[in-house]
Amino acid sequence: MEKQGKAVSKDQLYGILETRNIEHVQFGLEQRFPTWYGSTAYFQLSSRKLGVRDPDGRLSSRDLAHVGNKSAKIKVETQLIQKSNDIWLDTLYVCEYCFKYTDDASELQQHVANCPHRRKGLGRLQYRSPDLSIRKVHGKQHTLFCQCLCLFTKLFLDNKSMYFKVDHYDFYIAYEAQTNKPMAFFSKDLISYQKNNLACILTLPPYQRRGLGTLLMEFSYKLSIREGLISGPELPLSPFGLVSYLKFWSSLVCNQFIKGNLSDRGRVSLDDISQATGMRAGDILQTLKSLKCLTTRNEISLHALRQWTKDNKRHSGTLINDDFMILDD
Ligand SMILES: CC(=O)SCCNC(=O)CCNC(=O)[C@H](O)C(C)(C)COP(=O)(O)OP(=O)(O)OC[C@H]1O[C@@H](n2cnc3c(N)ncnc32)[C@H](O)[C@@H]1OP(=O)(O)O
Repeated sequence: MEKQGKAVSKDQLYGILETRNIEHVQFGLEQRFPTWYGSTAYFQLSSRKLGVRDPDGRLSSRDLAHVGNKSAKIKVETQLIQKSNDIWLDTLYVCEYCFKYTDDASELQQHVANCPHRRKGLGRLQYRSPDLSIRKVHGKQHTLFCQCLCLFTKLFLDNKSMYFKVDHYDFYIAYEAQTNKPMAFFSKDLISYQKNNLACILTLPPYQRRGLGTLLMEFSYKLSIREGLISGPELPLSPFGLVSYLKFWSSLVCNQFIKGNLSDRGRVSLDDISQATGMRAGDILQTLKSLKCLTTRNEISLHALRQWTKDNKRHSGTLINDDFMILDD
């Protein structure tokens, strides 16, 4: 499996590419799906071969290995998949436990059988429900794992540009309880001047639209509220980030007005809403606009909030159960 070396060029650090350059990801032995965005960061730019130089300066690339296609199991939003003739690699083989990668199918097979991450997830347990656990992994301590996770994320997030400098980030990873497979994660910048509660979030394609993104967003607010912060995610949000956050923020706001601390108030200020939800003023305003609940006299129409709750029953409750929280520090 490829290892990330320390001697990487600035171009490779950013990895931005207009079009997709890897066609598919073979994720573990079972899952295969198309990428959404391109990334140069997996490659040596001069040869377009997989791999960066290892710390001793040795190249760790291999010739492209093609294997028989398994039918794609995952349906991804097709509008996101740009058509491109400039494919550098047909299939990137990625370990679904540790995110190490190769262009050789047999190498992945050998690796998965022995991957040490199969038995136990990294980091400290923060949350454990019958279905999933959330573990906190320090970028500084588990550098290679976090770098590989960030490289993988770039294939599904256009404006992502942090892969190698993971020292100042914590990664909160949601693992499936039965299989111990990572399903989703968010990163948190430990020296965020804006005091963001989340830097980047990804639900791995096979696990999307099951509520995991919402669950992690809720968890990130639990953490920032516990720190006494009014907070929110790093901006700008991606299109999917925006649609998911607006759903989540709408449920936070509606719940507070309908059955929470704001339900018996005649007048509320933005600050009151911030205190009740843990949300920043800008995010609250954006949410109120998207809920179309502001009247011309700048009053909030409770009718509009009740209607939203009725139309979005699936989003009216909380997903994190406080009894399952195991926060350490
Ligand atoms: C600060 C930042 O990091 S911004 C970057 C955000 N990350 C990305 O864009 C990476 C790629 N995208 C993803 O990983 C995922 O789409 C995420 C993390 C944004 C959402 O994760 P998911 O686990 O799929 O979210 P979840 O299942 O909780 O969906 C919540 C709601 O968001 C909306 N939503 C999420 N994905 C979609 C989609 N593909 N199409 C339309 N609506 C969507 C829906 O309203 C959904 O609720 P519903 O399923 O009841 O209709």
